[in-house]
Amino acid sequence: MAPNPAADTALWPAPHASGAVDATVHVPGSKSVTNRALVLAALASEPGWLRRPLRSRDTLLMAGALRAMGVAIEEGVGPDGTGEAWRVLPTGLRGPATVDVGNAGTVMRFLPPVAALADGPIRFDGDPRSYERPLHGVIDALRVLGARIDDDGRGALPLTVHGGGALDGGPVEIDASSSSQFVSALLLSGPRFNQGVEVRHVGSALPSMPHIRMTVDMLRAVGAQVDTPESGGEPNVWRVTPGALLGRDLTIEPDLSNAQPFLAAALVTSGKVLIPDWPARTTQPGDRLREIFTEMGGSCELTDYGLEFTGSGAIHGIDVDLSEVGELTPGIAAVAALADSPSTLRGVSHLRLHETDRLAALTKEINELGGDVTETADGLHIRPRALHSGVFHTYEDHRMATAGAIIGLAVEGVQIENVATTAKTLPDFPALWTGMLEA
Ligand SMILES: O=C(O)C1=C[C@@H](OP(=O)(O)O)[C@@H](O)[C@H](O)C1
Ligand SMILES: C=C(OP(=O)(O)O)C(=O)O
Repeated sequence: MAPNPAADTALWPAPHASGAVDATVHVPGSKSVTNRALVLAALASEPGWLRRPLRSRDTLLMAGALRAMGVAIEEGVGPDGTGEAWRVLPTGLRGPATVDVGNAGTVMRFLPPVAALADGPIRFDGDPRSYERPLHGVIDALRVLGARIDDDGRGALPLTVHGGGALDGGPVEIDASSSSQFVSALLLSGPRFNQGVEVRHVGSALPSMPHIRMTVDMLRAVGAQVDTPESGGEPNVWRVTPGALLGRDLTIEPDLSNAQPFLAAALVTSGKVLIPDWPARTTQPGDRLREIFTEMGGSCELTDYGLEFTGSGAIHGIDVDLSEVGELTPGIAAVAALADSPSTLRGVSHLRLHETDRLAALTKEINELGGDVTETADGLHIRPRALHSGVFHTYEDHRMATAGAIIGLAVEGVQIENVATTAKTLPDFPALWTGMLEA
């Protein structure tokens, strides 16, 4: 298995801001869009292009897994001769192959349905944490849809999908309350199943709805027919018609969730940060930051050039349901710990099964710097207190590292353990962060 570059115990002195930041930060491509685009291009019936793809641990694992199944992903410039790009040449999906999922939710959930279409066994393995992250929704559904899967009975990794070259597909019920990625995974490969797929979510609340909308939008953009609750269908039911997928030329949007720490820097230093190429319309959950960070004290302006976000000097607490945008929680918690009033972050109990138990990790690390955070059944209650120096542990979670860096801007002497773990989705983070402060 590929080594995990994230396993590192080095301490990184988080830069402390001596004044207001004033910077333009070019944020690399979206992890969620890049990994969906790779899967859809691999399943298409003709070659496609991804321009400005994110190159990070999660996306390189996705590309490596697809290559192992026979898909050619070539380095190149885009069709117009500008910008870095990947050219994806789909082929018949082959087994046997081995897939390293690392700790990438998108890889461990989106690829077993793809593997069911391969013509041989595909073995899935990953980091120790990947064994603990929920996968039952995908495994159980694929069995109902006709796949043969060997696992150890826990409904989790490691496992082998015995690809049979095709899959019946059809209707299936799943409980996706622990991860929206179960729904996205089945929809993404659905056009290639003989009968398509009809996914019915039957559990309690479904998190991360914008990510399901992203899946639906991207499927439609490559020619798939998708019926959704929003398009007049039944609540909690998504239907994908079988059919060929087109190869497209897609430019990947900047990762708005990875823009979060830079916007937070403007908020906590009363500064100004410009993020070029912020899309005018997007399904990325990070777009909600315009509203959330405005309520917390900033202001923003979206122009043709990008998003300009300005801090006002005040940082307010917030009472907010983050169930749709759970991956923003660590960064919001970091800002909330520096605010002038308490915050309640709700609707995110599923974060206990993310890269790490994020609710426990945020509580422990902020409190060890002198904070006052308590876990609730579905989130965090944060009462700001004067924080002091110390080590901020990151538990191989990229968003813990960036949350610690936000606190470090305002609190002298914070050291981030294993800042290299940001390589999961943003390998350039330390350089972008120091570059922002030197601008
Ligand atoms: O589909 C996606 O790209 C994602 C969906 C969400 O997962 P959950 O629904 O498991 O939270 C999100 O947290 C994750 O970072 C990316
Ligand atoms: C939850 C996250 O990632 P994953 O795709 O591994 O689920 C995340 O990036 O915050």
